[in-house]
Amino acid sequence: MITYPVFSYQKAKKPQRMVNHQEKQTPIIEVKGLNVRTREGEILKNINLQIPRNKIVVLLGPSGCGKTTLLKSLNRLTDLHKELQVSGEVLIDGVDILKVSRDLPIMRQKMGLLSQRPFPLPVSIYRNVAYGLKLKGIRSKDLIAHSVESNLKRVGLWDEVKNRLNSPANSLSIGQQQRLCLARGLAVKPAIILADEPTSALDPISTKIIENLFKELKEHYTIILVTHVLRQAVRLADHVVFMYYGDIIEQGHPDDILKRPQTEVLKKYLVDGN
Ligand SMILES: Nc1ncnc2c1ncn2[C@@H]1O[C@H](COP(=O)(O)OP(=O)(O)OP(=O)(O)O)[C@@H](O)[C@H]1O
Repeated sequence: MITYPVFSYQKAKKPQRMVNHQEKQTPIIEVKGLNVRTREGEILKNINLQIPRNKIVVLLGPSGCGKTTLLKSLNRLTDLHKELQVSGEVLIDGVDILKVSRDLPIMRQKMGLLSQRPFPLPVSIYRNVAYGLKLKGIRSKDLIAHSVESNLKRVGLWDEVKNRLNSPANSLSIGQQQRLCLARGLAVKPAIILADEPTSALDPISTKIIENLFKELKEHYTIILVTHVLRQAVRLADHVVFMYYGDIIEQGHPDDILKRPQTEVLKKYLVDGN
């Protein structure tokens, strides 16, 4: 479980690139021979994975199999854990994030992170969404106001909060806070959303809202979702990756992975869960 504040905002100077037709065919993320280990042993073992654009890719697997570690490796949150040794390649749009230094903030800005519990900043609803824009150096009050409104609308929160934009963000319900965090991330225009069990703290109605949002958002974003809820995987996944003890055991279309599993471990997982 990731417990860091959602979405890492960093100053970035370069504008977002337009994606041309050829780029749309190439995976947005390619993981090659990724190993993550501690002194005690391996957490991820020679992970090879291609993540297509504008799809929802679901990481499934029993507790402790390395899903969160894989997610953290994609935007180098693993740097925060000095005990982790990471090797291999994680190519984001062809650039190996494990090798960049000066451009790391720019690379990270391509990825928004939505964690299990919402972590709104201890400021108003408005300032939560405006925060990343200000960090990016945007000063125009009109631009910021427009972005706050459009991103709150995008996550279906505008009507619920438009009359209380200056209220503290933590006065919102947990489900609303999670949507606020999503709006805050979207405001800085990521290409990829990394979501680590983003509905596990939510009630069924808020869960449905987030799931429906993901279905809409994939038109513009690539979403990598960790979930323990098989029915959520069935509802959302375009591609399922099943992990077990740091390995990818099976991956593919949900109809194949979830309905016609090939390995005994996946068959058992689908019956027993963890
Ligand atoms: N910083 C760390 N130091 C040592 N061990 C770690 C570290 N981070 C993760 N691990 C270990 O790596 C393994 C995989 O952890 P990870 O959180 O990636 O699993 P997960 O599949 O996301 O689990 P869950 O579904 O329970 O959240 C676990 O055994 C965990 O204890």
